[in-house]
Amino acid sequence: MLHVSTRGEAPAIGFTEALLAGLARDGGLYVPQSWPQFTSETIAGFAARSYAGVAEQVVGALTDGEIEHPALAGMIGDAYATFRHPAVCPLVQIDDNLFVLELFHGPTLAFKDVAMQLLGRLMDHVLKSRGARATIIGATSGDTGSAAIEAFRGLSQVDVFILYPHGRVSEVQRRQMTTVDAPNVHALALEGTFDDCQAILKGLFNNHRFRDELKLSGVNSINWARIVAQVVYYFTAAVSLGAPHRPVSFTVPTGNFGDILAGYVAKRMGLPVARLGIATNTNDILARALASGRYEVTGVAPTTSPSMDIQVSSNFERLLFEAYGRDGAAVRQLMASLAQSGSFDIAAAPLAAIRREFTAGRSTEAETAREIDETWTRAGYLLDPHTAVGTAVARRAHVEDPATPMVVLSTAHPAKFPDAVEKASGVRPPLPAHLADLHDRPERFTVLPNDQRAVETFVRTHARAVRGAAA
Ligand SMILES: Cc1ncc(COP(=O)(O)O)c(C=O)c1O
Ligand SMILES: N[C@@H](CCOP(=O)(O)O)C(=O)O
Repeated sequence: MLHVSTRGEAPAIGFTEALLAGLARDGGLYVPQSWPQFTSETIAGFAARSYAGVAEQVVGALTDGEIEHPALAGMIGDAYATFRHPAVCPLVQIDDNLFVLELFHGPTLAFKDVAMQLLGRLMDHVLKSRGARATIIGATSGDTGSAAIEAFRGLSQVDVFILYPHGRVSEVQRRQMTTVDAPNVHALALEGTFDDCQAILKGLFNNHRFRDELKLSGVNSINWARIVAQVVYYFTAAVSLGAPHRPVSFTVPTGNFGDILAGYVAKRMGLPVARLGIATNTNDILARALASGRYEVTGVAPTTSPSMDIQVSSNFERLLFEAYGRDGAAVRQLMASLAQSGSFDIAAAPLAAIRREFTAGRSTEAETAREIDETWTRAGYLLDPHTAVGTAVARRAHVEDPATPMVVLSTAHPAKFPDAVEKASGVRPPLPAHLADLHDRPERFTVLPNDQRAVETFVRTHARAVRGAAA
């Protein structure tokens, strides 16, 4: 199966090439040329399978045999053996027909591990089979970075450079990135916002000379393989609530739009999804865009759900590509307008198409804190602030269709954000045992100005791929 760029100008490539490329050379994002389909019988059969078993089928369909089966099954098995829960991504009921899908049982306590544990193994496998090296660059608002560092640390084929916004991630998130003592890992604190980190990341990929010289690869959700791995848990959750015999709704705490896009992909593959709800914090560009049709970047406000403090939501481009009937020229125009003026207008027909598939809502800081407190008081369940944004928005939507099970993706463990959780609920969640000494570990990071050149210089100086050495 070939993968095409959302901007229509890069050559179509297979899964393995898309995995290594990250961003397409025309600046766009890869998507498969067509969506693989599962019948109702196949989906019903998932009920009898383990998480890894379902992953083998879903990832197998989306990679179309490019990674040979025994190797893929082995990598999937190893990836999910790192999770602390036997179900990998368990469902917990917190109210009538309202569930949270706990995606935080991996090594770094956020949903990013679900994809990153597999992505690290896939990349290592492909690079080793080619005798190649790569320089991985990631931009993070806190969770992608720690998950990537955990997945790639110590690997001989890669160097990892993670850009995070200086002073805008939680202390636990920062320490998860800065206390890893591996020579191939570099935590870079950028003097800017997450959007600045992501803009520099894209700038590095769009500098083709630098990209080729350093053999750049990406681990953000601009990398199609990330989305592929995230599709799996929509199937496992829906099937355990009765799909395909009844539809299930999802609400997703959203920033870069990768996690919810995976739900849309599951739906396109045949999963009966009633509603896909986008939940944002006060950085609500997506909720505003769905309401008005105008996608307009404003300043980013720091919140208690910092991983969602995002305005330029990279995977929304993939949805626009679908909504515009896969017209790469139209997407190029929208993205040019975004780059020039910080905004674009979605035309009437694509906007209607988006509204048919998605709803959107926002949760203010006060609403999020109240949601944490009330869910703790009523259900004895401690939400992290990102998940609380999701459940606050989901409760409003659920009232309109209470008979359909509503699943909120729980994207992080509350212990990643202990200050916000304690302030809201009076309860300070402890870190799990494997991270209990996190606050005693020495930190190592480099502060860099918000300047692409400065990042290029740092990466060129520290990447082993450029020197051809494995030292
Ligand atoms: C804890 C948490 N929740 C939600 C999100 C938003 O997910 P996405 O960027 O895929 O929309 C993120 C960041 O990606 C996150 O780290
Ligand atoms: N919230 C994310 C932002 C990057 O998202 P990604 O899914 O595109 O990697 C983070 O925690 O870094």
